[in-house]
Amino acid sequence: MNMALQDRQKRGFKRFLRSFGYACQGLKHVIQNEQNMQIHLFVAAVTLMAAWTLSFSLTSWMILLLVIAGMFSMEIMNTAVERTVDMITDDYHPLAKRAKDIAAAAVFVYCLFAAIIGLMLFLPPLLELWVLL
Ligand SMILES: Nc1ncnc2c1ncn2[C@@H]1O[C@H](COP(=O)(O)OP(=O)(O)OP(=O)(O)O)[C@@H](O)[C@H]1O
Repeated sequence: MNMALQDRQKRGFKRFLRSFGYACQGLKHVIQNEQNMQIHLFVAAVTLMAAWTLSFSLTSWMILLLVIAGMFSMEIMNTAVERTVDMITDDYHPLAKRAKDIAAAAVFVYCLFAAIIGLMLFLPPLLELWVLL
């Protein structure tokens, strides 16, 4: 029996730790290889610093963190779809294109709404600051 199948039959904390390790490997791969993920990381860092400077309320922090986490998860799942399609075919295939484009569309839709929520979160405190200056 191969290692992966043996692993699947194990239970308990050790298995949990191993799964955590695999998830970290996946995360490392996406961060190192996907330019979009690096852009998301940069935007997230800037937004978090801005939220800190503007003294966001607890509710605003929770919404912001949820949106950022969703954005990262979307990009990670998109990469998983891309890699799966690449494994199935190296050649041009209309269905491969369809699958990748639809996965990319999921990220795009999320990004669009994340930007709207971002404006709703940041505009009021920014306007308040502007009035005070
Ligand atoms: N095997 C394939 N067959 C048909 N179309 C493909 C295939 N692989 C990618 N495409 C399409 O080519 C276009 C450009 O894809 P591109 O190679 O730039 O990115 P990707 O493979 O989707 O992602 P990444 O560059 O992050 O690996 C997209 O519309 C994608 O759907």
